[in-house]
Amino acid sequence: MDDLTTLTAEPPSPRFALEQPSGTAHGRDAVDLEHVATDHQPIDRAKAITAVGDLLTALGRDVRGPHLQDTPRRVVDAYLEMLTPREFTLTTFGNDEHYNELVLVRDVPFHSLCEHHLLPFTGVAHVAYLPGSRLVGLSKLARVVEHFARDLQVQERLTQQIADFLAERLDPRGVGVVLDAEHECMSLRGVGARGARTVTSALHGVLRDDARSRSEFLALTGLR
Ligand SMILES: Nc1nc2c(ncn2[C@@H]2O[C@H](COP(=O)(O)OP(=O)(O)OP(=O)(O)O)[C@@H](O)[C@H]2O)c(=O)[nH]1
Ligand SMILES: [Zn+2]
Repeated sequence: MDDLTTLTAEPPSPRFALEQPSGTAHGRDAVDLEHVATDHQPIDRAKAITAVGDLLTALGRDVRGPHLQDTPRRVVDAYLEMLTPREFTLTTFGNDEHYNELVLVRDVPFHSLCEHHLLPFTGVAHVAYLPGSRLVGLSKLARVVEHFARDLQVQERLTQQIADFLAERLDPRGVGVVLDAEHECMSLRGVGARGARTVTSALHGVLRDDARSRSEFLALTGLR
């Protein structure tokens, strides 16, 4: 493993652009940095603004009023903000002390947009891993959640993407992810089930295969 690496990705880049060695001498295999970028298709903001104006007109609204006239731009910029993942650096450290118990970051707030109605679903994520040779910076677990949440999503896929990413990038002995969320499409409209929570989980490695580890993880998330 490279001793110390730097950020290299420039758009358009693959979603997870691997770093290149910087040549910076660091002396030991202590810190590993990986630039995590996005690979979305090109965005036509002007076309999107026109389309939102057309939508409002088709819905019978007069878009010339003082409040509505700039609404198409606001809507597009709001969606772009909610749908554009923030790039970040995945920082890992050598697990020199051989810590081998669960690391769990609980109650990470997140919001995403449901792919069916473009309405928000919001809740908390519980993200855990059993370290192998690397430890990850704790904030990076929350950044991974946010990264995948800033997309049109279904909760099941979002849960799996977070777990798969961590399993692949950290080479841990296990990964566990639980999302607990309320879908506005189920509460603001439709069935009107205000307060109903949807809980999803994705497990890898020991947390999936070993009953005791799985129970410990689920108990710490409040699920068992
Ligand atoms: N599995 C899954 N379903 C979701 C998610 N977000 C929204 N849905 C559901 O997607 C379904 C879409 O069903 P449709 O019958 O096409 O939509 P609809 O007519 O608006 O349905 P109602 O919400 O029941 O009024 C609904 O049951 C939503 O509750 C999600 O993250 N995962
Ligand atoms: Zn929905």
